Amino acid sequence: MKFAVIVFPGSNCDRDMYHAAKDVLKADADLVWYENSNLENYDGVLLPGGFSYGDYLRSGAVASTSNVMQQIKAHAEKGKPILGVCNGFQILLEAGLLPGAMLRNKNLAFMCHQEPLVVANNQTQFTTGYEKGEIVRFPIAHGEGNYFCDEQTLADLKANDQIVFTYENNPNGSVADIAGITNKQSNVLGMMPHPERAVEELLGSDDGLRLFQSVVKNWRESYAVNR
Ligand SMILES: NC(=O)CC[C@H](N)C(=O)O
Repeated sequence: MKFAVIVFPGSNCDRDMYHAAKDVLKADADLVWYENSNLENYDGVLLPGGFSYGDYLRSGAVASTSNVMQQIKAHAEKGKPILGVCNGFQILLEAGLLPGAMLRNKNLAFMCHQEPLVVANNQTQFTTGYEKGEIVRFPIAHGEGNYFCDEQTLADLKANDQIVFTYENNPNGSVADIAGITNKQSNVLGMMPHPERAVEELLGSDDGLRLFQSVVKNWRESYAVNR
């Protein structure tokens, strides 16, 4: 399985994502500069965190209009796994691949620390390696992680089991404690906490590794079955 880690001007978690995929998970992975990207030969797309275009207008807004997003949308429609972390999640929201929007954290401060999360749905290709209701520890590092959506959208997210991670102690004011959601087809996951920064005990937690392992395991199984 081969991953593309998309790099925008201002991405700053791209190396962490690449390290998690390549060195720890031992999958094939490339850092792919957004401008000269051809994603045809990639099975999965990883949108890393950072401050793409300096968070100009709104975080993720400028990157979401870039040409590479058309290819990412096509991948999403084909059912390929797309993971957006932090700024990657913000870009997916701005691109309309996921519903809702991000507001500034309720305390208006940038927060950077480890948070306990609840695995709310372990039936996605990203989370089969976890138990439902399991508490996992991932770092957060954001100023705009206060997830917001209207009541109808929230009802839809709940009805379709699209809420994948929730915060145990909601640090940023997110609606329904939401830390991560998928699209309806559950092949696009956006989350504010950083699984790629929790892949080795040395980093304070290795709870994030199972997320990447789940993607590879499920991809291999479906690839083997579909061949
Ligand atoms: N680590 C990140 O991706 C930061 C996300 C974003 N630009 C924010 O501060 O809200």
